[in-house]
Amino acid sequence: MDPGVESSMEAVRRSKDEKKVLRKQIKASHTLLKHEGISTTPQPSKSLVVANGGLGNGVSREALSAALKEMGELETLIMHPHKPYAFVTYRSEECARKAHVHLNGQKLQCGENSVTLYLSYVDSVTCKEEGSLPLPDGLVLVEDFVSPEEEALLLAAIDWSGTNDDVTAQKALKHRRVKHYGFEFRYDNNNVDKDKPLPAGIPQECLPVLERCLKNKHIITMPDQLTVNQYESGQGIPPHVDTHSAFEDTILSLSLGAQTVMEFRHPDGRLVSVVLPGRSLLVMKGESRYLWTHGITPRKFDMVPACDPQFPAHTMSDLRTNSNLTLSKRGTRTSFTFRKIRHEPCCCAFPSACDSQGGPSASPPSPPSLPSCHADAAHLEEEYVHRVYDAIASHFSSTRHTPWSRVCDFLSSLPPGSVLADVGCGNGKYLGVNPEVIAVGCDRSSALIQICAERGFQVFVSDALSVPLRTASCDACISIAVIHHFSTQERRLAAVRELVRLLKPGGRALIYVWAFEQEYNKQRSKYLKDQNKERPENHSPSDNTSEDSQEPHGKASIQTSRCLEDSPVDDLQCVSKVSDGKLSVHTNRTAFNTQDLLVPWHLKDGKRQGQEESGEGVKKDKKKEKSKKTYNSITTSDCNPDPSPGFKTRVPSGSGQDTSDATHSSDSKPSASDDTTQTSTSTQKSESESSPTPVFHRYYHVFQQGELEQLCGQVAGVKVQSSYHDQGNWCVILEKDMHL
Ligand SMILES: O=C(O)CCC(=O)C(=O)O
Ligand SMILES: [Fe+2]
Ligand SMILES: [Zn+2]
Repeated sequence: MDPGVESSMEAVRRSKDEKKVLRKQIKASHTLLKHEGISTTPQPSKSLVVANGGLGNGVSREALSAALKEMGELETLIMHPHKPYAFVTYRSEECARKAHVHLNGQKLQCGENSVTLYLSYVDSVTCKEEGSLPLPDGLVLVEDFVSPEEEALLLAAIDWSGTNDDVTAQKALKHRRVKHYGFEFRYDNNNVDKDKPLPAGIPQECLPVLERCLKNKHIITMPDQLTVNQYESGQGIPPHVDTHSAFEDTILSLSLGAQTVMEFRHPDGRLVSVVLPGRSLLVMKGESRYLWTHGITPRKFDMVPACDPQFPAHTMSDLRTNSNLTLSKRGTRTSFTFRKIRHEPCCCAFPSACDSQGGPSASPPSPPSLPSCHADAAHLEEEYVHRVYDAIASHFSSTRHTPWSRVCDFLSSLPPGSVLADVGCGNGKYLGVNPEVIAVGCDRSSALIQICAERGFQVFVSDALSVPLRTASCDACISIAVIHHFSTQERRLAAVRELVRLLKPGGRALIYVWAFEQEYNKQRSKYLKDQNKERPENHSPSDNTSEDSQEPHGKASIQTSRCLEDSPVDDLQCVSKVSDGKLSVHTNRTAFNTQDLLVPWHLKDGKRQGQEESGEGVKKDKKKEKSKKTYNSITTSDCNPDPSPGFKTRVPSGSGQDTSDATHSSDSKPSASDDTTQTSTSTQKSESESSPTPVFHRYYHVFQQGELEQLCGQVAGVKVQSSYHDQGNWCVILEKDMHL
């Protein structure tokens, strides 16, 4: 080809590429403005927002910082947790310009993850850093407590070969392996047999360390019990308080090997995440030992404060608000927990958490309150929706199989080739109903999304308030049993708005929410009818609501189509009987007496997500790797900043699923006790005395008649086409205006 022609073609191609980058950059700016309130400016400045370069995109601080530093010296780099963008400020505008020219539209490789960065100038950066939270009272972290040589010596002192199982009570638990010295800690009764010391006492290699602890006044008497826990990446220990009656006040935990993050929770909801570096000593005394739970979330990455000389390193922080974070890959961690056996009942100052003083069963953890601001709402949903769905995902999914018939009717009515988004798709039970449509699903729960991906569906992790799909890209959307998990009216409205945004003009959305009215037109819903499945309180709990319970069953279902005009929308009064501002825990299969409540989920034996993960080991992990790709490829799409973390570093969780829950059969056995041990005061997961089956609580706002229509009526550009009651759910079909 004539070189002249060739070079002009090249020029055309280049300018096409440039245009494409520009288009995407503008789009990214719009998305940032719309979803995050960040305004960009065409005027060059020292600061840039880097769309797609956030922790929420799976980008590590190290990778981004390295790419940015090639363009010049940085003043600050701010990465908020879970956000799909980062802010960088260069020392000079010159460097910022250079970064803008050279990095805009460029791919950044981060592990197996690749993202395309879009950079725009900003006048100011939002630094939401609210400072670190103080450590729980009585908690001390001593870094570099042992030398690398001592560390090696201590690790070598533990023989995991299994030949001395009896002397050290070695156990392979589902989430980790443990060995006990001195006395065995029994996970069945969360206590120790005080008159049955183990043949193996504390290994003598530990003595120099313990003597140093005495000398430094971390302890006043020599411990006589040691538990060695070994965690592989992805493993953890559930939140718990070490049983008061078993051990004296001070508990020492020496961390060896890889670093991890331990979460401390106060019964009032305060959460403090503490980074435990290898070779550090954690000393738990007083309130931190008796009242706060401690636990390690099973995951493969932690979000930790960045170790950058420009930013002082934090050993603890509220990771929700700290913007100076990076990802840290977990490795094998071995901890030595030294404790002193208690021989008298505990008489601590924390009776609510003290088994010697009638608690914790006597006074269960205080339930959360209804949120009064956006941050509280997000926090409540994180704890009482997202974390729960991730924890129960596997069990939950096993109870979700039959698609509801009226949802199927809606799906079947879509013309072939329609694009459908199922926002809050759970285990994907609606994604394959109409094979003629192009269905994509998303959910906040990465565990549920993983299940969908394994089933071959096109899915991605996303919050329902910010779905990374183009405006007007869908012919239809469904939101089945999702919006009732948002805890304020504003957030429920925002969820409807987001669905409508996705619709093409003329597109339709079907929304189902759980109804306050479980008895409608004189007929009780199946949820109530299955009351006899309920068993008395202290028997094996069987009160998960059944999928079938709310399943509309053909003829039996009561379907009363209502028009918006019929609804008593004018004077809806919120039925919120929240005594002392606390949310009440609903008794399953009874009528609702309040609109905002916590619904218990009794986890069936062996069905917790994490248990399966480590139980099946490598095989399962491989499966996961495979499925991860499926959704990463969507979540890391380079067309706009993706608000959903496509990587699985923490436990986010599902924006919810079905209004109905799973039948917990009365013959279910107690769950494996290894990891739900000890005195749990966690508000989230409680062990009952009679059954160690973990109970999780999900937040719901059940809708009153007319409320859903009223909510949708506030969204511009959409009409309620029909609305009806379907076996304990309020349902609407919306249609987006044609002229939009
Ligand atoms: O691994 C750790 O540091 C803590 C272990 C622990 O909490 C326990 O065994 O009770
Ligand atoms: Fe513990
Ligand atoms: Zn006590």
